[in-house]
Amino acid sequence: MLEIRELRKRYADKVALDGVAFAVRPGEMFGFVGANGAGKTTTMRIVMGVLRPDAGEVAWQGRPLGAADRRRFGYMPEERGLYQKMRVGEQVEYFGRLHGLSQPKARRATDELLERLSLTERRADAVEALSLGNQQRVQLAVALVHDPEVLVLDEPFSGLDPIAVDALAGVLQERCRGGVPVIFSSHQLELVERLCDAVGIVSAGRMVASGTVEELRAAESSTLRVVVRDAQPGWADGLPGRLTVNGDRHVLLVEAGEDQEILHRAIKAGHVEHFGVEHPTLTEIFKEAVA
Ligand SMILES: Nc1ncnc2c1ncn2[C@@H]1O[C@H](COP(=O)(O)OP(=O)(O)OP(=O)(O)O)[C@@H](O)[C@H]1O
Repeated sequence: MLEIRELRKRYADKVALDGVAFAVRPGEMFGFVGANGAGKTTTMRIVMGVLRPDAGEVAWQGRPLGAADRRRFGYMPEERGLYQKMRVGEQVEYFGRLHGLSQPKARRATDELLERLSLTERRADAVEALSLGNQQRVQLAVALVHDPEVLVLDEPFSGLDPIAVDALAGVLQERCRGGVPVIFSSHQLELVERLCDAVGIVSAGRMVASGTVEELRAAESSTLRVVVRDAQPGWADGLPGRLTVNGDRHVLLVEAGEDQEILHRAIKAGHVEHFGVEHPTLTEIFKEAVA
């Protein structure tokens, strides 16, 4: 398990982290979300040893994380870090060698990853000749080439087209299923909701929520949405919630709870087109948490 324990960090008099803490289990995909400047990159840099915290620590398998552990981690930094003039294949292999792979192993892992990320045909091209999305795929290959024990990815999906998002998501899910804890930051909350087992929301350097999407939802109230066509006027008088009339459709939104009474009234009033509980999306949970 990767544990981020009460991290604190200041840049001069600016408090960037004020007690950030969460844990990522083996085989768990953890989405790290927060507004611009909330502290995600700072946290990930501390995990990877690029920055030192003022207080707190990061532990892996119950022990404080050291340089040797970090060499077995895969990292996609926010500032990216590819050699622009180097060819794609050579570059991925080179990073594999840096992480201690033998030449044949680095070659094999590079071949597999380039194939998986649809980059085989670009193998001999210099990185600078690739589109940004393809450069990002190379960056992911570099993060994965040594078969890392843990993956730490700073906004790996930003700027990718939907096909590339799916390709990258598939590779990450595979690693995750193999027992690797994966942590990634993103502003694409629908994607985080779709992919992640757990989510942490950071706001101004503090964790304001963390847990599975289901747990975060359970802390919020759900909304019952009732749509009645050709309803008699006044049918919802005295009921809680908010009624809007849209042509011949009456739409009642109410905090879920007294559902049966409302259902009876709706059936008596007209033709019930829709009656269902709507759970808050991660975007709604996020807005509420950072408000
Ligand atoms: N090198 C630095 N010097 C001074 N302040 C910094 C530095 N790096 C980050 N900060 C500040 O620390 C806070 C946290 O920044 P950080 O980059 O960790 O946020 P983030 O959540 O990754 O943001 P984004 O979503 O915009 O990438 C911000 O207020 C930022 O301005």
